[in-house]
Amino acid sequence: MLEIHELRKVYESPGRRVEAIRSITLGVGAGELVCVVGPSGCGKTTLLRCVAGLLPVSEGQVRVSGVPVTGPPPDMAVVFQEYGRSLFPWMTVRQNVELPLKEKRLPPARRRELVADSLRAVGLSDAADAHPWQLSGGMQQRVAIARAVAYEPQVLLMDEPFAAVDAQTRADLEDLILRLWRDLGVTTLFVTHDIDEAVYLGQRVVVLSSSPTTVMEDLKIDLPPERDQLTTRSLPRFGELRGHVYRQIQRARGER
Ligand SMILES: Nc1ncnc2c1ncn2[C@@H]1O[C@H](COP(=O)(O)OP(=O)(O)OP(=O)(O)O)[C@@H](O)[C@H]1O
Repeated sequence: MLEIHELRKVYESPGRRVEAIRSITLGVGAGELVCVVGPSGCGKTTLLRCVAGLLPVSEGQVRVSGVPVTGPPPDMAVVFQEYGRSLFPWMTVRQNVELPLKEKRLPPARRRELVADSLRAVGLSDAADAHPWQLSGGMQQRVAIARAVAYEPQVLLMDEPFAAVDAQTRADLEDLILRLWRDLGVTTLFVTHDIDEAVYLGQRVVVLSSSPTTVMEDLKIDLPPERDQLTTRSLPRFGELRGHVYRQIQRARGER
């Protein structure tokens, strides 16, 4: 579904040249949930922005369903960390979720149905007429997730979406993502700096090296498919996997 082939990204500006990504080759199968982790500043956001068609690549290619990405693909949705900046404050929750559906030119009845379904899925039916600034951070991020889900994307990209919320909300949002992912079968690439989160959510965890980045390891997460915050996180295998990823990231930092 998603193919990243020898992607290289160099930021060039007068007097400054930063090679953020040296070479990344990575595939995500239809319906897979893959997490990407790496040391701070290694190029995770750069990778996601290139995949989303928001940044031009310097070399290599990204394809969605075989079609090269040259700008934001129509069947992709992105959830960013800064929910405060990704929602329009002058619009209600309902209007925020509906906006991309209008751009997709869906008929009003279908738009209403998708908005209602997605707000129900994230537990925000009662907040449809509120404005984002009237909601807590966790609720705002759920609006951003509802907007992405309502769009019915083939590919969902998430860039540290829970970094700015408290631990309890974060656990709830992680479970929400797992539930939506299972229900909808959407292909998901999830960038996080949180090793536990990556192991808890992912079917695979891709560990990136320090910048200029390459793939250090593509690790299959052989935990039972049904995940639960208490049971899964207390499995000995969970501890082994998180320890392994932690050591890989330490190694990556050491090689800087
Ligand atoms: N617009 C830009 N112009 C020049 N260099 C940039 C730009 N954006 C990012 N970089 C550089 O590219 C490298 C990767 O940055 P990026 O933000 O992708 O990393 P990250 O892994 O997402 O970071 P963090 O873990 O802190 O979120 C860094 O060296 C950064 O300074």
